[in-house]
Amino acid sequence: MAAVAAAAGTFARRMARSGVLFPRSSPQVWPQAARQPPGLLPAQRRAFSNNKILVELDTSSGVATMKFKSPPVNSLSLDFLTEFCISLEKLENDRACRGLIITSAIPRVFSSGLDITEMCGKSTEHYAEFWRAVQEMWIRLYGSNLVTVAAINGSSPAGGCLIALSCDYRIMVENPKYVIGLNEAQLGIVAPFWFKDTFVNAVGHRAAERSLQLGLLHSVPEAHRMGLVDEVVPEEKLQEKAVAVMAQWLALPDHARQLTKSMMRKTFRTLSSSHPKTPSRSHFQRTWRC
Ligand SMILES: CCC/C=C/C(=O)SCCNC(=O)CCNC(=O)[C@H](O)C(C)(C)COP(=O)([O-])OP(=O)([O-])OC[C@H]1O[C@@H](n2cnc3c(N)ncnc32)[C@H](O)[C@@H]1OP(=O)([O-])[O-]
Repeated sequence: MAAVAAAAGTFARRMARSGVLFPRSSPQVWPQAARQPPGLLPAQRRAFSNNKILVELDTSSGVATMKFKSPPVNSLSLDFLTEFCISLEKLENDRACRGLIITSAIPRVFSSGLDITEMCGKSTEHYAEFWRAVQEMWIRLYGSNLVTVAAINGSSPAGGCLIALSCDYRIMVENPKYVIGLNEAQLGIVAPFWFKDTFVNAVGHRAAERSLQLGLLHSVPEAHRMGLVDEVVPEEKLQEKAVAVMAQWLALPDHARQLTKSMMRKTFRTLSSSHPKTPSRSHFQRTWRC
């Protein structure tokens, strides 16, 4: 847990540096319109936007939508990861929010995974900070109390796939050009064990072993067949489907669903207590030949 506290300290410093604005006019806790009798109030929307992520909360349904908007390919840079964690924490602390839909505002790409430029030609301290940010993103999302739905509207390799896998439900747009998977082995690197465990939890051991060893990026129908994504829809139906799935999950009492989720996601606790070592500078240099 000391490692988690250290990560929290680093996170606070990154937040301070990130320049993300918390509008003074916004209360810390948004109004609890979700508890109003349905139909009495018009739908209320609150939005906040950083440089790389846009968040909109519909306070009448309790559902937030997070859109990645970091061109060209929504790569997971340190700034992106920091904004992601800030946005998620803000929603977690908001009693009006019960569910989160994650999607992309960039055409054809959900997320290209970890930003390769963050792992090249930087200091050891930078690598450590970046790696902590990657772990923190996963710990927060995988362990989130919110219902999380990934609306995958583009390719989603490596770290992008991890984001989708960390959600409770994955819906992907049917498009022959889109791929998803943990392709680390193709890049000459090893997916960390918590990437692997999250993958195994979704698709089972045999499918994960083959896919990980070969570093496969799966087509959408293949990803659906193996259980990597739960549903496939045409692009124009994605939003509607995500909202419908969310409504189904939110129909349950929060406490029972949350406790069940936390019981199922034991790996989360394992990583929180063991906090695997940051890959060394030479590891990154060997991997990316920089
Ligand atoms: C350590 C262990 C765990 C590791 C986990 C990881 O996630 S490792 C990460 C594993 N990730 C992968 O293996 C994903 C590799 N990427 C892809 O497969 C494709 O880019 C795509 C399918 C995401 C989008 O295809 P598309 O045809 O729409 O786009 P495009 O291909 O033309 O690229 C446009 C621009 O984006 C740039 N750029 C791309 N990715 C990254 C990145 N991760 N970072 C930074 N930049 C990236 C690309 O260089 C190009 O820049 P340029 O030349 O314009 O200055």
